[in-house]
Amino acid sequence: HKTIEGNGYLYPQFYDRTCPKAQEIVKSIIAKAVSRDSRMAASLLRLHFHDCFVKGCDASILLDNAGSIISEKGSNPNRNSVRGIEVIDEIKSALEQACPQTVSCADVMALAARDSTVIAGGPSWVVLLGRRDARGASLSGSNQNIPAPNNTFQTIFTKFKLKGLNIVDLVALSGSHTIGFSRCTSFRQRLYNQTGNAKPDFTLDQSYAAQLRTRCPRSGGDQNLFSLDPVSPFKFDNSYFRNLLASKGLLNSDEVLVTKNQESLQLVTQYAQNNQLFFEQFAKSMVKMGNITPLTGSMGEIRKNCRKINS
Ligand code: HEM
Ligand SMILES: [Ca+2]
Repeated sequence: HKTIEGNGYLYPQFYDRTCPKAQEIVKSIIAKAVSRDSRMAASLLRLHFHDCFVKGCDASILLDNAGSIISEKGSNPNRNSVRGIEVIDEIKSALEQACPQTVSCADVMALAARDSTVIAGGPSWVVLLGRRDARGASLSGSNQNIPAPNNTFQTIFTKFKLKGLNIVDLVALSGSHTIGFSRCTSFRQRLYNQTGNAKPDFTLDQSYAAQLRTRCPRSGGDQNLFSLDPVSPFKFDNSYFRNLLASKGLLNSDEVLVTKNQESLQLVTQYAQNNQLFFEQFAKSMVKMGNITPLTGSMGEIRKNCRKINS
């Protein structure tokens, strides 16, 4: 058996000989974590996205401030928002017990994203493995590369294209918003001052908007939580796309998928009608996102503790 080293490719059997229990360990801890806190599936899925869009899927998001490292945890998309890092820590310490310094933190997040999707009722896929962990973080990359909820369609699409993802990936992966929550502060602008002239976003269903205003006032309540998919907030299904067609997308970045681009509207319509089509594309796009510039071979390292680089 020959190992492939440093050629940039990931493959599913990477830990088959060195840590055969790795996938089981990850799965069982995710199951426990989600039974304690059902939102955790969403939070772990998002963590992988916020890692991969910054320097690739290299666990840069997990590093704490230390020495010359400025943590990505303080970026606009992550601050007061990113969750699930303690679960990654718990998985990592179990893996260090079973097979010391073998399984990367970046691979743990890729497996966690898949297992979380499955546990929430979504599709499964084979996770490609062999990513290694970065020895640095990028706060500026985290601020610049991760799309913001008030970005235009064009800006969001450009940020995906810069990561090698296309419009099909953008729409399918946005379907992640079928689970999980958003803070009031991430969409308040739509309720009161969408265009800067003190007018709400009139493309948002007006009774839904009125309902949102009750717990997301003009000022205060910034951290109040709202389900991204009020129909089935913990179930991974295609109701997110049906909400969009009913003008009930929570974030502006959700709504632009149906109001700003014909191709993306067409994809939303297809996924709203065909859950299986959505599931199949979501799985493909997750594999593609998981392949964003991984460190392989002798690049980077296998961290002992996901929060800090090995000394
Ligand atoms: C297309 C551009 C995207 C934008 C602008 C965006 C923006 C956001 C925002 C603002 C929130 C709420 C954060 C908060 O208020 O604390 C959120 C939550 C979430 N996002 Fe996205 N997102 C995008 C794409 C994605 C993708 C590609 C994924 C996964 C592959 C994803 C997964 C999630 C999940 C699961 C949540 C809920 C997290 C939780 O409840 O802890 N999003 N997103
Ligand atoms: Ca990263």
